[in-house]
Amino acid sequence: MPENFRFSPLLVVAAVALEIQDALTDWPHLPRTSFPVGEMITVSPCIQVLVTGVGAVRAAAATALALQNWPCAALLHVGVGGAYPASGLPVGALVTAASECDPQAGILTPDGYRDLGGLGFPLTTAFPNRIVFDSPWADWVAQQVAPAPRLPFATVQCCSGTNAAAELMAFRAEAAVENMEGLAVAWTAGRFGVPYAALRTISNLTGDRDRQQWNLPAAQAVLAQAVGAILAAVRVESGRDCS
Ligand SMILES: O=C(O)c1cccc(C(=O)CC[C@H]2O[C@@H](n3cnc4c(=O)[nH]cnc43)[C@H](O)[C@@H]2O)c1
Repeated sequence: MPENFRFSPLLVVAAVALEIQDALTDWPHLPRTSFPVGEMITVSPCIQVLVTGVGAVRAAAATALALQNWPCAALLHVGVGGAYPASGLPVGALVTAASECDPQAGILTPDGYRDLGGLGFPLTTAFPNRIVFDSPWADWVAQQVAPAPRLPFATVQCCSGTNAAAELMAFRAEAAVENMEGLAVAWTAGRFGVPYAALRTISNLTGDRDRQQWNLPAAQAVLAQAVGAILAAVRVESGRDCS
């Protein structure tokens, strides 16, 4: 890690409370179940938690408001996600995001789908509908949870509840993991100049809804342990004044 790299103050973002509450057992003063959407919860002077609500719109708005009110050095996005079957990821697997993609933005034409670049509004000059996470912060988070794989993620508004949708989204996004908030939070963080990293556990396989093999408790438990370890490391880096 570069000597001058700081990752606190840290904002930890989740879509719903159950994705973060079990990681906070080392801070017994915190509520265990009450994390109102959009309200910042102070974990320590250097760690705040934000629950955004589900979906890109809620997540972007809540994150923007939070970052405007609480400038921070890094953002950690945590949650559960669906694995595209071709990824081979099992339920309960821990993964970090190498990139985020929006495989539903663009236009459907008689000749097929065109992404944001094809529409004339690419997200960045490098990629039409993708953001790549290669900051020292994202590298550090990936190292903390190694050997968990660092994989391309896709953010959708409409989850892949059929095999055909799962195959199409995985193909378009060249992604392994599906979620509903990642690109929105990453984009917002980028606009505020805040480095972004994402950590998710697989709660289900995408595809035909009655075969999705959900195991939320298992995903929650793995996530809580990984996020707890990262927060403990941030606490150490922050020193006594920030614990
Ligand atoms: O009811 C269903 O069949 C169903 C299928 C997929 C996702 C959901 C959710 O309610 C997702 C809520 C939440 O969890 C993340 N998540 C988890 N698995 C997936 C997925 O397969 N595709 C997209 N998002 C997923 C998501 O980020 C939301 O925050 C219900």
